Amino acid sequence: MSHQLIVGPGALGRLLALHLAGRERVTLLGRRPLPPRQTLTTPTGETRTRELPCLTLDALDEAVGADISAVHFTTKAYVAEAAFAAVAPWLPPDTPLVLWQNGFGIQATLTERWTGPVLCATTTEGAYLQGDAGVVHAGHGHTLVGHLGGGHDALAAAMATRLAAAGLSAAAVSDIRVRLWHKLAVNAAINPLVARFRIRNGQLRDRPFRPMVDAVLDELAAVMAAEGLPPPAEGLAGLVWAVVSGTANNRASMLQDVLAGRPTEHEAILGPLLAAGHRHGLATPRLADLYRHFAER
Ligand SMILES: NC(=O)C1=CN([C@@H]2O[C@H](COP(=O)(O)OP(=O)(O)OC[C@H]3O[C@@H](n4cnc5c(N)ncnc54)[C@H](OP(=O)(O)O)[C@@H]3O)[C@@H](O)[C@H]2O)C=CC1
Ligand SMILES: CC(C)(CO)C(=O)C(=O)O
Repeated sequence: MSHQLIVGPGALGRLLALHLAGRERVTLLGRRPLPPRQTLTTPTGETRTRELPCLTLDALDEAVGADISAVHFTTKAYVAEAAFAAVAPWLPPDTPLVLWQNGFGIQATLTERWTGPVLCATTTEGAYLQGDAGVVHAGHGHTLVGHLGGGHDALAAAMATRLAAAGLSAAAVSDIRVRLWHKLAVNAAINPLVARFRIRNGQLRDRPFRPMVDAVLDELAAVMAAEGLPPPAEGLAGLVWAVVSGTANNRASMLQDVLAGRPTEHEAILGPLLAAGHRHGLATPRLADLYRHFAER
């Protein structure tokens, strides 16, 4: 039976674990102990409780590592590299990794650094924590998975099949880099503004916020074009406004982080855009201003 290790037992990690656990061995790995009885509340309000092994990083050794079929990293982007550094020494060098972070940074770093295959996943599933023993699946989404270099098709297809069999809609793609950038652009257009002004996503449609989104969209479109990234089928603005409407009542993840006094993922989301703008000699004053706001928090 395959054994999936999920590093980062937060909202997304527990959502994944509680779906996969019915079909295969799953272990959660975090930096502090969690109760083994974990409850998933589904989008329709039903609850499912399972016993899941929840290890802490100090329990890792070669014996644990040798038994693992794939490692999913579901930490926030800003700790993914540290989590990888703690886990990697105990893994056989060909162990597949799956990176679930938003943004674009850790994906390229670990694809280059890890000796085995690294898949990247981008998901529109929505989940939030309910204490240390529960997770709420707020809304169904879709997950895309693939290798940054476009290879490892069979591995990506098998991972998508495994997720879909566990009840999480998923597909393998050969252009995950483009897909990650599309999600990054959506996150960059919504998250920093709603977190800065402490508003729900839907309020971006109204004044004074709408022109701010339009100005950010202009910078995003210019950076993506300069990077040679094709726009999404509905156009970047079309996608962003559709997500704003579809999530109108949401408090976006960056706003939730701000309200809870946690660090934000601004580096992973805005950092690559600023770097790309700089590489191509493009002015990105709105993105730079938003970055500064969160960097100085
Ligand atoms: N939640 C969602 O619906 C979605 C999330 N994402 C992305 O997924 C990623 C994870 O998000 P989310 O699950 O919401 O975040 P959470 O903060 O809920 O979970 C992160 C988890 O990582 C743990 N952690 C922190 N440092 C380490 C470490 N060094 N080693 C192991 N575990 C560690 C945290 O533990 P502790 O409790 O001790 O801090 C926590 O359990 C983010 O990049 C996010 O943008 C993408 C789409 C949807
Ligand atoms: C798309 C968006 C902004 C929806 O809230 C999101 O992914 C987030 O909250 O991080």
